[in-house]
Amino acid sequence: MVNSVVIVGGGTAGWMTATYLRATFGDRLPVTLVESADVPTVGVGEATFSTVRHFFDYLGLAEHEWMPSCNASYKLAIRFENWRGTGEHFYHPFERLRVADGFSLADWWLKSGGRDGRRFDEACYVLPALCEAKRSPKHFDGELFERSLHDGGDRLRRTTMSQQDTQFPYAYHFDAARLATFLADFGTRRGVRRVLDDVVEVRQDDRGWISHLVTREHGEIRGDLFIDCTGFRGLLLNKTLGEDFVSFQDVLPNDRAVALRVPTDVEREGMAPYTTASARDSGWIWTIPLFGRIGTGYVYSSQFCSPEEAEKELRSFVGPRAEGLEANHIRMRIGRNRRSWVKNCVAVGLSSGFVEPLESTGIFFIQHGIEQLVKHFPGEDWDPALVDAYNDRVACCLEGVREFLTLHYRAAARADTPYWKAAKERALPEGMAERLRGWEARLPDGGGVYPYYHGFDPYSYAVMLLGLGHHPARVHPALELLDGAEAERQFADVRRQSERLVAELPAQHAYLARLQG
Ligand SMILES: Cc1cc2nc3c(=O)[nH]c(=O)nc-3n(C[C@H](O)[C@H](O)[C@H](O)COP(=O)(O)OP(=O)(O)OC[C@H]3O[C@@H](n4cnc5c(N)ncnc54)[C@H](O)[C@@H]3O)c2cc1C
Ligand SMILES: N[C@@H](Cc1c[nH]c2cc(Cl)ccc12)C(=O)O
Repeated sequence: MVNSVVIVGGGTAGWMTATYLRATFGDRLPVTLVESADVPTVGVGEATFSTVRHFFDYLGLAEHEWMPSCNASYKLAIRFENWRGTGEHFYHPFERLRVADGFSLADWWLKSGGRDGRRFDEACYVLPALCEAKRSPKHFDGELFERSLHDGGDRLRRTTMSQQDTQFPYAYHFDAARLATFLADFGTRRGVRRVLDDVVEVRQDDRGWISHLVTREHGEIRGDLFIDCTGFRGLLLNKTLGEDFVSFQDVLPNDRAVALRVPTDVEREGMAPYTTASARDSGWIWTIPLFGRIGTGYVYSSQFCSPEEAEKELRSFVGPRAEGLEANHIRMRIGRNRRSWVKNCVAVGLSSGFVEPLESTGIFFIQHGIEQLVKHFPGEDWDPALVDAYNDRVACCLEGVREFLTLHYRAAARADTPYWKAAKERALPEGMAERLRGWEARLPDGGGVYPYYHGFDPYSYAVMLLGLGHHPARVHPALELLDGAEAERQFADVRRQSERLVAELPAQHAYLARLQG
């Protein structure tokens, strides 16, 4: 039996893991978390997947209980700016494509040759209109904008992400440091033992398994299962157990970021309910609106841009408000461990693997890692079949996302700087070239994408192909033989629904101001 768990690291990964394990096993499994008062957390990681609500749901937390403390806001989409050409944008929304006569509205949009100049995302989806109008996805009474999309609300269900088969229409932005503080408080009140100290040594037994940690002031800490949440350092898995790290840098070259925290006046400026990813000469800039400030950062490749140039670029993007703000420069380790679980040590979070934050997957990987850990939880014999299955799932999840992100650069019509030119010539992950050829003939729908669970549905691929300008050159032949009346009805429905919702829903800042109380 695993009788105790010891987590090293008190960032988002450490505290999400500690609280999730307590919520799952309660007092039957003691959890200790050791975090350093001196080694800082990475300090970023503010945009999420819609499925993160299963995590809060699992902990029994409703939005009003955690969102105000974390300055959280809603995210209905990612807005991509300038990836196709200067001044162009489109949204990747948390909304599946509607279907008419067996074909998605995106196929029908291609057939119509662009529907009188309406972008595909405006024509096929409701959420882009709510984004442009800066609307909240909920009415003041807390009711979700579309009842039919509401899959159970705040009722506790304890489903995991990979078991969800609907698309929930929004995710969250939050302040990462505040979330860690909130979860630390929540966790310690529910029995997580918190040790504020530095781990100075990790000791192994004769088999090479971790026996205990040595801390600066609290002596030895023993446990059965050790979770490495030490961030890019990988103190337990890489430094102690020597597990190899497989770099993704050959296909995803962005290896640095510089971030700023910009105060805002939400009442005067309003709040966009989306993350923005703006393409720049050697990378892209994120803009994440929180309640009271904006988190922003330039993600770039050190092959093409120096940290000084990147900071200058970011400051000029932000404008006068950037003056006097301190920049946080970050080196990113892009890739995954060959295995995230070795012997009695499991790495979760940045210590397990990471790809650049373009589709906000960092916290998703954490949640996936801990959900799968519970599903593969070891017994007395530490069955290698469970460990192998866990490692396969984690590896496939990261590799699927690697492919989805590679698509962003390969499909982007932009090729005007050395950085964007090189993106068109770089190697592709195995199997992707063939899939890409398939998408040149027809948009992905039920299948045709990376085949293992990695969080993204085929519709996300279709959105990126259309938005970035890499869609099939000809209309699907079957559509020439179909009556388009049903598709017309659906396009009209999207338009009517968008107009009605923009008129009915409150502004996001007004909704959140009430939630703040
Ligand atoms: C530029 C950038 C942008 C990102 N944006 C997003 C985003 O928008 N959305 C998203 O989902 N994810 C994002 N991420 C990922 C996200 O930041 C991380 O997944 C998340 O913060 C988890 O970090 P962590 O807890 O693994 O590591 P860290 O935050 O680095 O925490 C490491 C912890 O280990 C402790 N520690 C280290 N060594 C020791 C020691 N010897 N003894 C004791 N304690 C120790 C530290 O004190 C700290 O508490 C982004 C990442 C980067 C780099
Ligand atoms: N199924 C995941 C992934 C996802 C689906 N659509 C989007 C849109 C954006 Cl902007 C990010 C992520 C996603 C989820 O529901 O979050």
